[in-house]
Amino acid sequence: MEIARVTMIPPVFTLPAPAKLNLFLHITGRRDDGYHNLQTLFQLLNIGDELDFYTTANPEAKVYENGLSLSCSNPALESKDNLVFRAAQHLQNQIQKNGSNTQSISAHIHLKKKLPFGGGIGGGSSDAATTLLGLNHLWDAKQSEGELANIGQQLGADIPVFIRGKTAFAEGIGEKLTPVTLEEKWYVVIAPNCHVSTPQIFSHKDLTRDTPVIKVAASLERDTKNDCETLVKTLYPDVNEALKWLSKFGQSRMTGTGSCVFLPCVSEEKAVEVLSMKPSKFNGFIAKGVNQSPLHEQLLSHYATGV
Ligand SMILES: C[C@](O)(CO)[C@H](O)COP(=O)(O)OP(=O)(O)OC[C@H]1O[C@@H](n2ccc(N)nc2=O)[C@H](O)[C@@H]1O
Ligand SMILES: Nc1ncnc2c1ncn2[C@@H]1O[C@H](COP(=O)(O)OP(=O)(O)OP(=O)(O)O)[C@@H](O)[C@H]1O
Repeated sequence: MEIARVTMIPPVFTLPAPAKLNLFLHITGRRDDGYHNLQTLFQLLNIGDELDFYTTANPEAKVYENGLSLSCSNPALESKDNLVFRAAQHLQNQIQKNGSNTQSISAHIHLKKKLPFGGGIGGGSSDAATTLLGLNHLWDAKQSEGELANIGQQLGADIPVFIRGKTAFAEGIGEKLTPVTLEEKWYVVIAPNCHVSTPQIFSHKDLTRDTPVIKVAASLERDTKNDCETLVKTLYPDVNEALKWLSKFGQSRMTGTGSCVFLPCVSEEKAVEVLSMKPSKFNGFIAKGVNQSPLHEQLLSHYATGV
């Protein structure tokens, strides 16, 4: 009964969870806790997953606990490990700890998964950020962006940039953010048919970890690289092949720890043209780089209209 009731009711709102590219990724050292200090340029994209928010949890859902439930268009991701569910639990705990708003603290979230996962384009991290911002809005929890970014950081190094919602230069483990305004280019993104494990790459003995620290301004001007690329190409031949193919059209690079690779293009037409030549063995898409997250654009209009 409950399933029917929840699925028939329209969501209170639907929010995007945009993807990102790491335009470069320098690893500058390793911390005592095993995490790495890095410098990276996060480019937000205009496409991503989508999350539907409902005020009532669904106890019949495969993923349900303590007034929170999750469903997903990809059943493989319907688990309590999903970053959406974990982010919701963290926010719920935080609010209960603060002792505020103890009444309306239930929710069901439906995740419409569109991005490839294990692709270095931030899918899970962005879903978690959208969950935190969306539930903060749904529950009127009044947590600041800084508080939400702190909760997010406990779940993943890539989450704070999606909470802040601005294309940014990042340092630390990825949480120290300096927003930058970039030319909004189009990108061809190729997703090889493999998932790369981020912990595997960061713990590998052959990873380059000694790139000199640079200044934010220099990062926009000088030669940069992705320190994970050589290693990932060796371990994952599909990534090597995808990069080789895309590099025929211009300077191409891997994002994050892979597996996706990307090519900046001067126009949407050029990006469409390159994508149309893609061998069928790869998946791929085109996206526009944006300086402000589509999530934040939408939240601003929600607040403005009170919807
Ligand atoms: C490679 C990037 O995608 C670049 O944006 C991120 O640094 C990875 O961010 P993420 O997927 O949110 O990473 P987390 O879920 O926090 O960590 C996954 C694993 O990557 C390693 N990790 C991650 C980030 C970082 N700065 N140093 C690390 O060593 C850690 O071993 C950790 O166990
Ligand atoms: N909401 C989610 N979407 C995708 N994967 C998730 C999600 N929640 C948990 N995961 C798990 O996280 C793993 C990594 O997926 P994700 O898409 O976040 O990686 P990624 O693109 O490499 O991310 P990043 O660029 O942040 O390193 C998946 O294999 C999956 O098991």
